[in-house]
This record gives sequence, C-alpha cells and structure tokens, in this order.
Amino acid sequence: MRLHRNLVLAVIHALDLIYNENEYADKVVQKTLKLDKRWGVRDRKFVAETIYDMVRWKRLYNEIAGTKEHYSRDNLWKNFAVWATLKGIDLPDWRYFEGTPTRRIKGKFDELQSIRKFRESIPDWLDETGEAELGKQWDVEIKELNKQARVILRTNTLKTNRKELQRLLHEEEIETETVPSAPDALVLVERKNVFLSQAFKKGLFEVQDASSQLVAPFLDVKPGQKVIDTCAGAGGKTLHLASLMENKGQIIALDIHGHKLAELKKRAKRDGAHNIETRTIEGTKSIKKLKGKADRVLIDAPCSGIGVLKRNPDSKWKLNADFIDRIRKTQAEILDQYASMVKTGGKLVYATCSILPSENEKQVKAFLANHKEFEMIKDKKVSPAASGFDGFYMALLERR
Ligand SMILES: C[S@@+](CC[C@H](N)C(=O)[O-])C[C@H]1O[C@@H](n2cnc3c(N)ncnc32)[C@H](O)[C@@H]1O
Repeated sequence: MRLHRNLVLAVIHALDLIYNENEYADKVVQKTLKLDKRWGVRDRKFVAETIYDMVRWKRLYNEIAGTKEHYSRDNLWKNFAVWATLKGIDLPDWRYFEGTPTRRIKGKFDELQSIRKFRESIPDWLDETGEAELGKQWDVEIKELNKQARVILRTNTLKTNRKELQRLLHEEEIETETVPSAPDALVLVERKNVFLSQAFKKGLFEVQDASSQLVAPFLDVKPGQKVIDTCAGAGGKTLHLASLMENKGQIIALDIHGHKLAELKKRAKRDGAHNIETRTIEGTKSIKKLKGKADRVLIDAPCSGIGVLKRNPDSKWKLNADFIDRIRKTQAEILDQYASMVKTGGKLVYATCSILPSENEKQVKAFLANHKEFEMIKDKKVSPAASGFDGFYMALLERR
C-alpha cells in the first residue's frame, strides 16, 4: 500500500481532535469524510479505518512509540509510523518519518504481547475490572472486542422480507449474507455506506447488530398489546418491537432525552411504524401514570457499553471506573421504578450491551430478592467471542 499525504494529514488532524479536544471518534470520522469530495471509496475506507485503528490501539502504540499521553503533532506522527510499520507499509521519505526505528517498533510489539493491558490496548482499570468479573473468559472477550465490527442490517418486516431485501440490495451492488442466529438480519460482505442506498431511504432496513436484534423477540410481544419501551433512545429496539407487533397495539417509547426520541420519530416515519408514541420522562409523574398498565416492558438500560467496544473503540479511553459505579446505581434504580409499569401476568425484559455480571445477572438477582412479585423465566448472555457479534445480556421476568 502507498501512503497518500493528504489522506494521512486528514487522519493526523482527526486524531488531534479526538485525543486533544476530546471529540467523539464517530463524529470526527463523519466530519473528516466530508473534507474532500474528490476522495473515492478506497480513500474514504483508508481514512475511516485508520482513524478507528489508531484509536483502538492507542495505548499499545503509545507504549511502542514512547509517546506516553502527550499528543503533540510530532507524537501523533510517531504513533502513525508505528501503525504503518506494523501494517508492513513502506514509509515514504517524508520528514515526519525520518529516523523511524522500524526494527525497534517490531521488537517492542513482540515484547508487549505477553502483557494483556498493552497487547489488547486497554486502560489498567478496565483490565482489572474485566479480569475480576470474568476471570479467564476476559482474555477471549477483549480480544474479540478489539476486532472491527461488521455492518449488520435488520430487515423491516413491516415493508419487506429478508429475501426480497437481499435481492434489492444486490441490485444496488450491496452484497449481503444471512445470519443464522437472527432471522431478520443480513451482514454486509464488504463495508459500504448503506445509508445512501434507495433501500434505506425507503425504510426497508435499519442498521442494528445481530445481538441487539435478539432483544425485542425476547420480550415475547404479540400484535395488539400495550408495550412500554422505557429507555428507547433513538429507537433501535422500539422499531423492531413495532415490526414484531405488525403495527398493531400500542408502544409508548420513553427516554430522558427528548432529542433521541425526536430521532426515533423520524426513523418510525421512514419505516412505516405507526403504533409508537414518544414521551420524554420529566420526573416520576410520567412513570406513576403508567403503573400496572403494560403487558410488556422493555428496560434497555444505560450501561458501560463494554459489549460494544468493537463499534466504539474510543469508549476505552472515555469510560472510567467511577462512571461504571454510577451507572450500576442508575440501573438498579431504573429496574426498581420501571418494573412497576408491568401489569399482573405481564412480562419485563432487562437488557444491557455490557458483558459484566455486575451490570447484568447480579442486577436482576438483587431486584428479584426485593420484588417477590416477579420471577425469572429465562436469561441469555451473548458472548462477543462465541457469537462474533456484540456482547449483550437479557433477562425475561414475569409479574405474578
Ligand atoms: C442503551 S441506550 C438505549 C438504546 C435504545 N433502546 C436502542 O435500541 O437504540 C439507554 C438509553 O437510556 C436512556 N436513559 C438514561 N437514563 C434513563 C432514565 N433514568 N430513564 C429512562 N431512560 C434513561 C439514555 O438516554 C439512552 O437513550
């Protein structure tokens, strides 16, 4: 591969924004890709993938390059030289690469393979938490979570079926394969910007990981029921629930952030999902009004997101142990309060995109100890390593 100066400069500028200005990697990638309209598909792929790669392997590259946590331009170039060297790319004779110790880089990389926090490029606290909660399993999970995420689509069965969607995408030169574990899912054979496709504009699919696609079916919804999605956000699961309910019945989508619900509304319109009402939570009043009203309640709780690190590699650097402590408290409170919306004989799913037992089965266990009116029907842990998709947890409870 030959390096093009303007593309590499764009990557370095993006890293400066992410590391020094604390901007989110996905937003910076979006912004960077708009910099030059003349860039072709391969240029865009290089820019996006290199930024994500550099962010993912930040700690490892810092350690190899000796750049520590200082991201001056010179140090960003040093980190980039490590990336290129480890990829086997011949460094051009640009002044930034003068004196790059190619052999030392490779030697240091080999040496660091025996220390997990460097090998997997994670902060100390995360390595300690992962090991304390998952033991030996942490080794394989974190390895998988450092891989690049594939693009997965969920067929919008309100408008089409998986076979037809696959055919229509093929006509737009987007090749896909089916996913055995998720009946409505298609995985892209090659990464593409699917949001530009006609199929997307017509609302024939949503982008949603295969593990995330297991959550709505876990709630066992039926057309005609009253369903409350308590942490609906921009509605990934709400829209799936609407499809499973064939647009019949009622879904109330709640969240504390109105702007996320506004996005949900836009998506619902595109998808032809007509049975969703959004309500911003502005205090306990909105919850009390819904007490004992729902056949089904989904709590897709805020969480550490450790199960989706392959999608958001910069959360490794933005998360911290205090945040996880706080989020565990929020999860316990949410579960305790929102479960009251389930009517007798109704069902509740508690789900997270974390793989830490302290956010998952331990939360459910503590809840059940205090709420004898609920019993567990089943739960499911989706391991990133075993599935190749995101890490998730879901528990189905019933109110007696
Ligand atoms: C895991 S995300 C939800 C993702 C969404 N269900 C989806 O499938 O796209 C968790 C959501 O919980 C919301 N949230 C945080 N605290 C909350 C609270 N106390 N009550 C309701 N929602 C809350 C966040 O704004 C966020 O949108």
